[in-house]
Amino acid sequence: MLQITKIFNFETAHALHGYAGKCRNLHGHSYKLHVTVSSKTPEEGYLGGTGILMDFKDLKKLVNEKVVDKFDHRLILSKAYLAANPNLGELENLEIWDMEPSAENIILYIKQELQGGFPEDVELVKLVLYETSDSYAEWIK
Ligand SMILES: Nc1nc2c(c(=O)[nH]1)N=C([C@H](O)[C@H](O)COP(=O)(O)OP(=O)(O)OP(=O)(O)O)CN2
Ligand SMILES: [Zn+2]
Repeated sequence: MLQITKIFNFETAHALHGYAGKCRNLHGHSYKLHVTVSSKTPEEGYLGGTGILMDFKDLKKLVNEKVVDKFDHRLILSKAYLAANPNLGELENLEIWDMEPSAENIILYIKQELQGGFPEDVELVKLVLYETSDSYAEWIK
């Protein structure tokens, strides 16, 4: 299968409510996101026209609008975390989620944000989200 990938970076703070370890406290990550798309039409030896599956520039614009701009320099906390720490509720860069902002839940959120936003013949097939240099979540269609 032919596919293309673009890599994005964003800085986001979070905490995991109920986590039995240091990640229950507020902290941040330099997230690295790999977004991979494929053509719905099987390729036949070569791509006609301009020879591109989807313009990297268009992929960049879409992911920046739908994901990076929403996460970069934001603080994500669950309703459960805020119920236990109500003093944080007034912060201007706070995003409040129903679920805990684990790498797993962030990647599922990103999948939902991106799916449906691609040109008709293009589909999202893989996301990889690095939370640290050696910890990542992966979604594969
Ligand atoms: N399955 C998951 N486990 C953990 C998540 C997560 O989102 N999904 N998140 C955390 C923490 O938020 C944070 O990412 C710490 O992760 P970790 O890989 O443990 O980070 P470090 O490498 O910096 O930790 P060391 O103590 O230095 O090993 C925890 N788990
Ligand atoms: Zn973390």
